Amino acid sequence: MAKEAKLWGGRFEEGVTDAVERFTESISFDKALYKQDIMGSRAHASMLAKQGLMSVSDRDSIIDGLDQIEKQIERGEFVWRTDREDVHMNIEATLTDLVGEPAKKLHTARSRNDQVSTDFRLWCRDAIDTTVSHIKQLQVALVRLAKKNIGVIVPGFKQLPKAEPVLLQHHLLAYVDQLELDARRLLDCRVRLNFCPLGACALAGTGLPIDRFMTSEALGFTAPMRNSMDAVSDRDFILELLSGNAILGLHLSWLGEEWGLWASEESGFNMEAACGKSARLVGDLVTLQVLCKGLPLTYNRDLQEDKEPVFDSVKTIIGMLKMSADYAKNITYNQDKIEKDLSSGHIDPNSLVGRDIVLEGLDQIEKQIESGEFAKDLQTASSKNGQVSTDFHLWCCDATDTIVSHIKHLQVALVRLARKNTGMIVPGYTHLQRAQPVLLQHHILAYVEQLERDAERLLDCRVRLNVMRNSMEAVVTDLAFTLEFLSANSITAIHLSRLGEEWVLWASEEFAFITPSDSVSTGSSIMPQKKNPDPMELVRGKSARVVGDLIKLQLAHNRGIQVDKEPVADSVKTIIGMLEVSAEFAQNITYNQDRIQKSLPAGHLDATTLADYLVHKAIPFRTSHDIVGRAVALCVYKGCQLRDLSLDELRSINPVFDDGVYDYLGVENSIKKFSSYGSTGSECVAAQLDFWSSKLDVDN
Ligand SMILES: N/C(=N\CCC[C@H](N)C(=O)O)N[C@@H](CC(=O)O)C(=O)O
Repeated sequence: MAKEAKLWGGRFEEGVTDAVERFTESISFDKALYKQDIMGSRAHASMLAKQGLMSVSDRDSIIDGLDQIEKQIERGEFVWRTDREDVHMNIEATLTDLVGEPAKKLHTARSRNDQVSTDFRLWCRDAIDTTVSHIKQLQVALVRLAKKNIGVIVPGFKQLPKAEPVLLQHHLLAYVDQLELDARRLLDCRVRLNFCPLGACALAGTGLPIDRFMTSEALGFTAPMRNSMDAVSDRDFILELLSGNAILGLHLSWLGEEWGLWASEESGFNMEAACGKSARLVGDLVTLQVLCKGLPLTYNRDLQEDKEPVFDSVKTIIGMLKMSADYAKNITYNQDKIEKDLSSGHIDPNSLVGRDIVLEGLDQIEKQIESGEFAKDLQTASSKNGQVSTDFHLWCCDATDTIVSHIKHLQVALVRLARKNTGMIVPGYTHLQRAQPVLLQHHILAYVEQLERDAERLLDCRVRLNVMRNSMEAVVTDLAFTLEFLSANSITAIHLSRLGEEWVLWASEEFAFITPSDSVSTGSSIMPQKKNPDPMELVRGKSARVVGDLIKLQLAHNRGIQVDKEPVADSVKTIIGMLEVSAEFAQNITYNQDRIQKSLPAGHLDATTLADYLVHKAIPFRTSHDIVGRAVALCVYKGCQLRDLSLDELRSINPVFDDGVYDYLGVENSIKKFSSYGSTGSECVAAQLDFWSSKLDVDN
């Protein structure tokens, strides 16, 4: 097949080499997102038409074309092309082949950066719903298994030696409770991920009059994301989903381990495979943690690597849940063998009060699981019984509160830093290349958003810490809690490592965008001139340690619970130190306005605004992109900026240009245009700043 021009045409003279094409493609795996991509495009086209950015007939052609593409894909007739790189460009380019000109308008006020994040959130939301429904099926299977085994007493094991007699029903219900908390963990992640990035565009938002609330609602999101830079950077939802799956996988591996040990000879199931697969889930989580650590804001191509670990994790966990439910439905407890066994090991079955009493209410529990009431009951049980007051639980509750208060302290320091720098424009980067101008305040507030999710995550985790209904579960829940707690710390640490990366970079002579004061800098023992941003390098470095603490605990899960204390204490101490020093840094850096100002002309930051100008002139976005690409190529040739091109030069590229174009050129003009919700224009940012100042009570 002949190579076609890439969608970014304009300023490029040659195509990529075959090796680069093979290495950078993602179509081989991200085609799994086709449904979500098409849903997003339908919603986007409908919104563009409602806002007058395309005609109703263009919208209808687009939606018709998308319907045809969806059918072709589902019939296996769609031709996926590696030279079209990914699912987004494959679908858009095929749509153009199918319906022509109208398709060129679909990418108006959208980039692949907000598109991929929207698609993947939709995919993960479905994945969570499917996983939770499989969790319920397993819970129901376990309750039914419990109902089949009235009065059976089994030895309760603590590590391996037998400890006390327990009703088998009690034993099985411990797993049902664990699974309930696993489901809640995933559902909390669902709440946090259900915000819509679409319309955040590449990073700065847009000046085109889009309605982000309309697309958000059409796609079933709670609201559009508040800060466009955060919208295209954020992958917390993936880290959280993978960590939820890893904890759930751990529980299933315990169940598998137990059934493997207790297995009857005639069983044809392979629960060992379920145990082994839990290691994959930990591996998938670690991949994402390594991927995200130290990434600068906003979109970086590294993020393309987030898909396969998530696909693997979700497929694995669903397989494990199904296998466990099948097992539960087909298992028989051999009462004779168990009774004989009870007579050894110095445990007295008669000491079990109520040996003949059936655990009441199993029918009710089954119904509650199916209706979702079970979780509420779990909540009530916790408040009725009071908090579980083991020392470690109380210590962890305190630690959570302390970390949350340090998060707030850093948020306040960042909001104050933003307030000190009203009106300052900085380059916004994607792929660490200059992309669009943004207000520094907007940029800083992206970190405040991340930290807010961090605090919420910790508080959700704290709620689970207080839930304990079943005594057998109580002794193992510590571990699930600590894993969740350390996962939450790891996500915060990854955020801080991103902030650290940025400040270290910006403090370098090459950037010189910030000057840290002496009070937060260190020197060199040999080079007298040096002033190093060590504290933030260490923040970046220590994030690895917080992730390491989590891994230690994940690996230690079979060795008894005692091993959790040291990694937890280390994680808490490290994260508090990181938060503290980041807040100090925020209070002791100066943004170098002159240096930043001088750097702004480089990189054609106003190019997207110019493309939007052409959209206002009714030129389809894809054509506008190409025209601006050619204007940029001319600037590169002449060594000038877009605003230095004369009207004649611009008209030589396309006659549509008029004098009004100069209102769109230059970073100051460009910034003023970014006025849609969540964008970097001054009114949008002022609204964000007011929101945070009042939420964090910054004036007091
Ligand atoms: N290359 C890029 N985004 C690719 C996102 C899709 C990618 N296949 C992925 O899965 O992450 N970003 C461009 C914007 C764009 O291509 O829309 C940029 O920021 O310069």
